[in-house]
Amino acid sequence: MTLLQLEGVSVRFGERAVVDSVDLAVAEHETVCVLGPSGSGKSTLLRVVAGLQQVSGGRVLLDGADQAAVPVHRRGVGLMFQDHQLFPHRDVGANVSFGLRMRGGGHGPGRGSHAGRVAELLELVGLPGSQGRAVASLSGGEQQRVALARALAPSPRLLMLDEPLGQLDRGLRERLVVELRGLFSRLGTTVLAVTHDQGEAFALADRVVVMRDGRIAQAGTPLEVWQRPASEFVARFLGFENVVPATVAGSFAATAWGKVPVPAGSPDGEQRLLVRPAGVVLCEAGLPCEVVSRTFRGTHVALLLRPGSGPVLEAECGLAGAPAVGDRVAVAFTPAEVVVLPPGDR
Ligand SMILES: Nc1ncnc2c1ncn2[C@@H]1O[C@H](COP(=O)(O)OP(=O)(O)OP(=O)(O)O)[C@@H](O)[C@H]1O
Repeated sequence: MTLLQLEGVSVRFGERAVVDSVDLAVAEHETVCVLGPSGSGKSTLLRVVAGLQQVSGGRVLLDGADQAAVPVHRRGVGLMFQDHQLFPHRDVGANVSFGLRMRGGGHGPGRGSHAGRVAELLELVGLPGSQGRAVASLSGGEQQRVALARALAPSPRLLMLDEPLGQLDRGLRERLVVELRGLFSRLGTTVLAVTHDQGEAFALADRVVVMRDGRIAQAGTPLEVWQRPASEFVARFLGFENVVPATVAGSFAATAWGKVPVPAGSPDGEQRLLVRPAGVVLCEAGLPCEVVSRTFRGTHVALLLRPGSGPVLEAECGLAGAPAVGDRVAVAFTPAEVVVLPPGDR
């Protein structure tokens, strides 16, 4: 069932549409991550759903009810921002129970059951027994957990996260993302998150929405978006650099790298071609290249290759037998890793 529905939502500041006719539905128990470069309108979209930002057009529906006249504290949504805004002079317990008092309607439970619920929430976020600790004594990751406990405290029907792990170092972020995903699936929380970090979005989301200049450039499961970026913009945003103009005819495309096989059923004519690095394969006879750089990536080696013609190519190869910088190699292309992108949509 759909919990959140945006219908043609626009936000204009002066002449500029920062959010431009966005349609988006989030199902109950679903985690949707909105992803996009800085300034693409992600935070504004969240603020609209929370009721912190007026729309210039369109509607926001929660459980089918138009939220136009519903104030922030009656929407039943939880918010957690990048700078988690904990009260620095209160202890952990007081910060979390503040979240409980935020529960709409004024019929919150009394102090006794507050203490029980605070303990339960701290257990949930992996900080059991930390009620009495000073916020200032916590690490960044621990503070993030307290902020999460506070946001979860009123059992919001929709939890919204704005760059939830933005401040933390990569290792911690990767661990917390896995924890969050587990937590949300256990609790059945519906989540709308925004991030500019694609790794975070892909790890956390059931569905990702890529934004560009206030519009949705692509929406789909992480796998769909990763495998079939809908445009050159999305492909480059995901970090894919092997994109060239191409003339497709049948099962091959003519490119600056020579003939590249394309998936069956690709449209003929002038296109742009993405070759994922996994589809650039070292072989005996093929496009001659020089190895410009070689980076160890744990599971594979990432190579940057300068071909005799055309732009540099990113390739992946196994750890064993990876060529050295300066080596001359030859590459062929695997059609399964080639994506024909619509022309002209950068
Ligand atoms: N109150 C405002 N008045 C005028 N312009 C605004 C206002 N709020 C946001 N903007 C502009 O709207 C654009 C979108 O901002 P928004 O914060 O939604 O982007 P974002 O995708 O979340 O970016 P970031 O990843 O940097 O947070 C930006 O160019 C911003 O400067």
